[in-house]
Amino acid sequence: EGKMARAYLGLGSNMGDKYENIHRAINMLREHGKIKVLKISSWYETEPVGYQDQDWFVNVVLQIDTSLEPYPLLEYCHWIEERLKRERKIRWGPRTIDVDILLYEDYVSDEEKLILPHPRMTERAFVMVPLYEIAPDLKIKGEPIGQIVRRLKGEKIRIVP
Ligand SMILES: Nc1nc2nc(S)n(CCO)c2c(=O)[nH]1
Repeated sequence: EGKMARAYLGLGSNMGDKYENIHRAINMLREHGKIKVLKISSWYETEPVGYQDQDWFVNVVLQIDTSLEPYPLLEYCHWIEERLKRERKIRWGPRTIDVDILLYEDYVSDEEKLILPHPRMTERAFVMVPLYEIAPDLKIKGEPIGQIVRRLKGEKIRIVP
C-alpha cells in the first residue's frame, strides 16, 4: 500500500439533478480502492461565479487520503465527470459535475494540466467556506484559511438545511 497523501476535492453541479450528480460522484470516489473519503462538507447552494446567467450550483468539498499520485487522481476525477455525462459546451457554462483537485498535500505546481493549489480557489466562497468547515486549521501557501474566508464575506452562498 503506497504512502497515503491528504488531498481536498471540490465538487459542483448546476445541471440536471444536482444533488444526485454530487451523490453519485461521491460514491465513485468512495468506490476507488486507493481513495479514502475522510470528511464531506455540508451541501451548499451557491451563486454562479464566472458565467452569470446559469443556474445556481450545489457545491461540496471532500477531505480524502489517497495513494494515487496527483495525475492519476486527476484522471479519475475526469473519468467521473465523463461518466456523469458532462456536457462541456461553454467553457464556463453549465456542467453536470465538476470534480476539482483543490489541494494535494502541500504541492505547488503550475503545469497547465494540473495547477496546485487550484488557481482560483482562494477567491471562491463556494470553495473556501466548505473547506473551512471541514479543515479549519488548514494553511494555503502559508495563510491561515480563516483569514482567507473572512476576506470573502458577501459572496452569496447558503447551506442547504
Ligand atoms: N458557485 C459556483 N460557481 C461556479 N463557476 C464555475 S466555472 N464553477 C465550476 C467549478 O469550477 C462553479 C461552481 O462550482 N460553483
